Amino acid sequence: MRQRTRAFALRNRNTTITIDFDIAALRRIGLTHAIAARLAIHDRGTPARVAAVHRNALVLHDGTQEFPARPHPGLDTLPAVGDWVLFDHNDLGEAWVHTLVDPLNELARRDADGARQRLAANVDTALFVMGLDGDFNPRRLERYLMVARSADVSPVVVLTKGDLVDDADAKAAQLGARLPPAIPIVRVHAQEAGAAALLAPWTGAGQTLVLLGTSGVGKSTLTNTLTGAHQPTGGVRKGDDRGRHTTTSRSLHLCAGGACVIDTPGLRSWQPDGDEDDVNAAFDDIEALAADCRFHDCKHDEEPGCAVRGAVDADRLRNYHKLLREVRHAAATPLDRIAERSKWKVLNRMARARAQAKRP
Ligand SMILES: Nc1nc2c(ncn2[C@@H]2O[C@H](COP(=O)(O)OP(=O)(O)OP(=O)(O)O)[C@@H](O)[C@H]2O)c(=O)[nH]1
Ligand SMILES: [Zn+2]
Repeated sequence: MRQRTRAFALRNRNTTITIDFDIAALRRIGLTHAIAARLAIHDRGTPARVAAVHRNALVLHDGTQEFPARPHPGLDTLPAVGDWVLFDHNDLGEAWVHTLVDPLNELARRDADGARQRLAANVDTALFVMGLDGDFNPRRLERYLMVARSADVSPVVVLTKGDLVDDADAKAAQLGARLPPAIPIVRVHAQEAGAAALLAPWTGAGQTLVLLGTSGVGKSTLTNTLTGAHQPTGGVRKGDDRGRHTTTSRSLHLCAGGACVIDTPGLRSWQPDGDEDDVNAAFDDIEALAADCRFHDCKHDEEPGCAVRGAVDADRLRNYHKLLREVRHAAATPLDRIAERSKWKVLNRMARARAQAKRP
């Protein structure tokens, strides 16, 4: 067994409990005071951070190394990359995760059945990676920004592949004019070391970033650039680890700058996990302007005296309405929808029966 420093002791209901904490090591993988406080309410197990999630197995990082572990069947929520967990070894020496530490935040989406799927947890910054080539799609980006807003994660827009197209400047300018100025937009060449310098404000020690975007936009390339794949940085995944599961799982890597970066596989469908308030928050530029519309219930459509139409990018406004419709639809759970459908079936049947009874 490796030597560990028994560095953390806490007083909990008059008993001093000691969890095996190697603070310096855990700091390397993003331990903060807030997380330490949440770890400390538990009195059993060894803390680690989830570095990757495979179908039925986890890869944990204890600040020094990565190792496989299994989620205990008793866990009601499956850990996601970035989660902090507590594990114990069984008699066979296998690591079993028995406790999921309450996350500070989490990014999630809804799958086709409306079930919530956690993508990453305990994230400071989401890098939304979009190509300036055929991938360029401001509406999709606004959808991502809404997810970030609802999860309380600060967003950074990262535009790649500008070197491959002629209209990169025009597209970047268009996006800058469309999005609220508070959202940082960074243009990078994902393979070049300069990308790491441009993203340095968000990659300092103790920070956790997640890379999100469609397949092929350069997330893995950017991860390699940020982690300085060739530099020997402590717990960086070994060369032979990569490529086995990277396209089907989310995994945590250590940046040269000290941050943890979570690479995710390209997301094909992205049903945001949010409600009307989240949409309104993500489009707060529209909300702010709407205060000056003549009618308080202005739909910013054809109403006279509208302060939004003309001031906000027309497609952004359309996307805002589209996302509002979507979250209202999603708010009806599958059961609600079934109930709704059967209600209509009954009403239709009654209407048919009435029509038949009226026939001579
Ligand atoms: N010219 C150019 N090529 C890039 C840039 N970013 C990424 N690429 C290339 O695009 C291809 C796909 O990049 P990846 O990093 O694998 O994309 P990904 O987003 O991780 O894709 P998934 O893992 O499928 O989600 C690679 O061949 C990269 O070299 C860029 O800024 N400029
Ligand atoms: Zn209006």
